[in-house]
Amino acid sequence: MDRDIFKTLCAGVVFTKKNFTPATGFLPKEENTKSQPSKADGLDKPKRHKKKKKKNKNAEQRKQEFGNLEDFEQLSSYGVLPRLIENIKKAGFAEPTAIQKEAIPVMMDRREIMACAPTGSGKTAAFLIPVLHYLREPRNNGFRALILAPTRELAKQILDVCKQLSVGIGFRCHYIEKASTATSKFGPKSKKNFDVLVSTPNRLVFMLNQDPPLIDLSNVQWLVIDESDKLFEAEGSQNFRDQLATIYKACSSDKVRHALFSATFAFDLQQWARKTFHNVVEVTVGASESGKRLAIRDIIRKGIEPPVLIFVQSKDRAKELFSELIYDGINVDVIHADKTQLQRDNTVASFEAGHIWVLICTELMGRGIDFKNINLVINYDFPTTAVSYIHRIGRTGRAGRPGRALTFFTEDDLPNLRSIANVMRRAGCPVPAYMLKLGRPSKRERKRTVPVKRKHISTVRHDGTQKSKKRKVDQPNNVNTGESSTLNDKSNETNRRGHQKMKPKKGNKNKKTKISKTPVNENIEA
Ligand SMILES: Nc1ncnc2c1ncn2[C@@H]1O[C@H](COP(=O)(O)OP(=O)(O)OP(=O)(O)O)[C@@H](O)[C@H]1O
Repeated sequence: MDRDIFKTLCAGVVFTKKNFTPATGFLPKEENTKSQPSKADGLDKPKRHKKKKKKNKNAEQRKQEFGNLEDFEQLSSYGVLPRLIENIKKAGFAEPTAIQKEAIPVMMDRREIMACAPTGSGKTAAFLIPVLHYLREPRNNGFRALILAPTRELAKQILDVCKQLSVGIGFRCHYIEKASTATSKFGPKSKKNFDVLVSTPNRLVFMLNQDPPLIDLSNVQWLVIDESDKLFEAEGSQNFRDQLATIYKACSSDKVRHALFSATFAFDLQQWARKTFHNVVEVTVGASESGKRLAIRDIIRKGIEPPVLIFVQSKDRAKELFSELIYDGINVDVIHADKTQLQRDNTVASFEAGHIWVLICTELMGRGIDFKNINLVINYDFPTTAVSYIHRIGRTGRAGRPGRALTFFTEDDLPNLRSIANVMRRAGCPVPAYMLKLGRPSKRERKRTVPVKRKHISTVRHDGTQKSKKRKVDQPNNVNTGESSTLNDKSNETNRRGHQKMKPKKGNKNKKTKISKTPVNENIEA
C-alpha cells in the first residue's frame, strides 16, 4: 500500500476506557479539612502530600453518602424546580448518563468536585443542572455562576444548553463577545441583572486585569472549569495557571464552590485540584459500551461525510448498533450473515449509490464492499490483530484517495493496542507516547482478548489414520490482505495468511496438529 495513503488511513484514534462500573475513584481529600487554602498560593506548583494511609471510598460508600441519580424524576427530591426537570426532558435527556448519575448528587450537596468522563458523555448537563438548581431564580446580584471553556465554540455550546435549560425560569446567561461592549453590559456600574457567564479565559482575564477591573465576579458561587485538560494544553500549562489564578482570586465570595470537569486529568492538574479545592470529591467514570454509543452519536452530531463504514466484531453487535443508530436521523443500514445474499447485494448497491450513508458490518462482510470513495472507517469494536486493523482501514483511502479511520478502544483492548500503535508508527503517523510505552500483551491477555471459538482440529496419527475432534483454538478473525504481508508483526502471532499460529501440542511428538482445511470464513461469525 502506498505509504502516504496508509498514513492518512491511520490518522485518528478515539480513546475510550472500559468497564463502566460507574464512578471508580471517590476520594474525599482530607477528612479533617483545614481552612481553604490561600487562592493565589494554591496555583503554584503542587506540593507533594505525605501519603495518608486512608482508604479511598469505593463507589458503594460514595453512593451511600450522596446517592446516585437514577432518573431525572428523582431531582424533585432535591427540590429542583419542576420547570428545570421539564426542560431537561425537553432537551431529550430521558435518563441520566453515568457521569450525570454520579456528579449531580455530589454538586447538589455543594461539594467541590473533580470529575473525569469521556468525551460526549454528557458532562455539560452534569454540571449545569446542579448549578442552575443552586441559582434557583434570576437575581440582580451580578454573575453567580462562571463556566470556563477552552474555546469559543465550546463556550457557545455550553451557553446554548444553559439557555435551553433556563427556559421559563428566566436566568440571564451570557458569553463575552467583545471586551469593549462587555464592560458597559457587565461592568461594576451595570445593573447586574445577569446570572450565568460562560467564557474562555483570555477575554475574562483581560477584563479582570484592567485597573479597575472591568467585570465583577465577587458574587460567583459556582466556578466550573470545563475541559480543563484542553485548557491546560491549549494555553500552555503555566499560562493557564496564571490565568486561573487571576480568575480564582476574582471569584472572592466565601460561598464559591469549584468544579473541574475533564475527559482526562494530568497528574499535576489533579494534584493542584486536590490541594486547592475544599474537601474535593473525585468522580471518574470510564466508558464502555455506553461510552462508545455516546462517542459515535457525538461524531454523527458533529457531522460526518458519507459514505462511512463501521466495523463491529459480530453479527449480534452489528444488529445491536443498527438498532441504536436507526433512530438518529441518519440513513444507516447493516449487513450480516443473517441477511440473504440478495438483501446484502441490495444494501451494498444502495450504499454505493449514496442512499445509505452509514453502513455497519462485520469484517467478513466488509470484504464485499470494495468501492473507492469511503471517507471514513470507524472501528467501533477494536480489531484483535494488527492485520485485522489494516484490513479494515484499507476499506478507505483506496486508489490514491484520502481517507480517515477512527478506532474506539476500551481498557480490555489495551493489550492489543501496542500492535496497532506500531502499525501507525511504521506508517509515519504521530503516535501518543503512552501508547508506545504499553507493554506487549502477555499470552494470557492475548487469549483473553481474542475470542475463543470451537473449531474442528484434525490430528493426524502416526499410523496415518485421522482423528477429528473439537478443540478450543483462538479464532482466526483476521483476513489476509496484500497489505498485511509487509508488516511482519510477530506480536500478533499470525502467519502470513492472517491465521492464528497453532503450536503442536507438547509432549506428543508423534502427533502432528493442523487446522482442518475448512475455509476460515465458515468458522467466523459474520
Ligand atoms: N442524559 C442524556 N441523555 C441523552 N443525551 C444526552 C444526555 N446528556 C447529554 N446528552 C447529549 O450528549 C451529547 C454530548 O453531551 P456533552 O456535550 O455534554 O458531552 P461532554 O461530555 O461535555 O463532551 P465533550 O467532552 O466533547 O464536550 C450532547 O448532544 C447532549 O445533548
